[in-house]
Amino acid sequence: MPALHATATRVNDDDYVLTSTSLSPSTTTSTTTTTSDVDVDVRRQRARLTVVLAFGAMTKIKICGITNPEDALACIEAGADAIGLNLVPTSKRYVTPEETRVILRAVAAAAPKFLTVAVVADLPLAEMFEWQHEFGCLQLHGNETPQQLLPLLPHAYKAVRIGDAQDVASAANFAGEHLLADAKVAGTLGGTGTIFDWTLVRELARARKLTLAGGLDATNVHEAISSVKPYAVDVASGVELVGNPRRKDSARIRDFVREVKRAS
Ligand SMILES: O=C(O)c1ccccc1N[C@@H]1O[C@H](COP(=O)(O)O)[C@@H](O)[C@H]1O
Repeated sequence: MPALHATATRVNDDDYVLTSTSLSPSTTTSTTTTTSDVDVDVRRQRARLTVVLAFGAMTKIKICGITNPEDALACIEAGADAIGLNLVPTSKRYVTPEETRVILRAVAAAAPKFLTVAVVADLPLAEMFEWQHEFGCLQLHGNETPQQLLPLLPHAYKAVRIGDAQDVASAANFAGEHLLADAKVAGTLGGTGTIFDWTLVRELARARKLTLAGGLDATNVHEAISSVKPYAVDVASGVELVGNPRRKDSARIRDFVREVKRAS
């Protein structure tokens, strides 16, 4: 029987579509296979594959702090689901509006439906609306209130800093389907490469589409996913070239993606 090689592509947050199939000769010799036999086999295998994909959705991957088109394309190539660009001026990973548009254009040309996220902190509402037109989604990583998030829904979510159970309780005040949980580190907004006590957000991950962030890398993401079972994982410093927060390491990105797949 011929083997079916299929490629499945995510078309939105939850759905997959079979985008290409090809047939290769079987290792067992079968000279009597007819075209209609092949068609039937292909249809059966496609049906099975669709079922597997529908029930085996993987933890989604967002790679954050992208500062240039090359790193953006490396993320897409490695199988990430989204990238984040940091529009917080105090960040080591800050990108100017001009740099931002160069990166967004490169992504749109390579993968028009790929999700891009703007990481912002304490911007006026009008500016957040402007960025929402250019990105797929906003990540509010400052000290925004639950009320400030409301007019931006559904294409925005709050990043909450988790240090204790009280922080988890406060997170519930933010509306919307999604939340991101990052480590709470005094005097910083995020991107610190610090992990937090994952057991604190296990319940939250049952109630919301939770993106787990904070100090993740290829060495700990498997354990993090097993512990929290989040909707998505997010990494900035854990896939960078050591000592250079403005460049990603494509080997570290690939290792990270492989470990997420192994855990999912
Ligand atoms: O990356 C930054 O410099 C940053 C600055 C201000 C707010 C958020 C920031 N990064 C976000 O922090 C988390 C975790 O990053 P890391 O993996 O621990 O380095 C991630 O969501 C980044 O988007």
